[in-house]
Amino acid sequence: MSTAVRVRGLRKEYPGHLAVAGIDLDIPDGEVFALLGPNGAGKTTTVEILEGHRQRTSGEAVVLGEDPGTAGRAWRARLGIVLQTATDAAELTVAETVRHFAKYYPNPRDPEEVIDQVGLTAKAGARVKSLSGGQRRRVDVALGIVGRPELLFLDEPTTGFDPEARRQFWALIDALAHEGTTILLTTHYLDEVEALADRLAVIARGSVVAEGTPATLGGRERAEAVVRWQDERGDHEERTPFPTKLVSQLAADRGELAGLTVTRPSLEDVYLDLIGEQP
Ligand SMILES: Nc1ncnc2c1ncn2[C@@H]1O[C@H](COP(=O)(O)OP(=O)(O)OP(=O)(O)O)[C@@H](O)[C@H]1O
Repeated sequence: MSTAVRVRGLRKEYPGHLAVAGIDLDIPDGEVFALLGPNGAGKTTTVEILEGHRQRTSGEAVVLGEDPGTAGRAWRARLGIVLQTATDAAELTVAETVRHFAKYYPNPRDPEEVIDQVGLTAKAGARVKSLSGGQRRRVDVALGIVGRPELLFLDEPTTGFDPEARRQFWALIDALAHEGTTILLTTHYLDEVEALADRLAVIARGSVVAEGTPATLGGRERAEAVVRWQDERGDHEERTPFPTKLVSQLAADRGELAGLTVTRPSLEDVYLDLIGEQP
């Protein structure tokens, strides 16, 4: 399998500020990869360098086989980009806007189908200007996917979405991933990462502080479990690295246990720990 994104020692210095402090990343073809980190961590800067929208100070970057700092129009047509800031709303309708963008690409998706996929069919005839913030964001997503990209960059794509729109968006990303689209996503929503990402990297102060799958980040799967149950004496809670053993002992001694739960740290617990450990 080839690598859609390969980054080594990536650095970006703004005057007086090191925004990206030497990042390594490998994203294989077809993977959904999430970048997570607090405000100002360097996610957008990193993504903009990979999109060819910003020059790096040093380091190596290869995106779909080319250096994003010098790659041309044919390369750009293979990318889909949903920026953090929304597209300027013109006088055009949703359908006109999506059809217009489709013409820039050699092998676009059907604009009507795309409008349907982002849940805007009922608004197809409305001017983009008249839409709500969340609906405009859906237009951004439509414009990001209409060119049938091999690699899709999504910078905080669901900010402003209502819960139903987020679920619909997740289903769309799943469908794109099934078709083989590689996706690089930045988000602040940990449930979004758990729902969508094959792997993620946590960035803090310009550096990758942890990388893994949502289930294993920061040794999450090996962390102590909390076993809770109830009996006639009240609620019980025990921490153990071996919950299976504890539960089978309890079951052998007492039979069925009321209110039994076994929990390990959530992705959010692990994430906050990683961020908190920053000097
Ligand atoms: N054009 C610029 N000139 C100077 N400093 C910048 C510029 N763009 C970003 N920065 C700084 O670089 C750092 C990283 O910013 P970046 O936008 O990459 O963070 P982020 O992780 O995407 O944050 P957020 O989650 O808030 O979007 C921040 O401290 C920011 O203030």
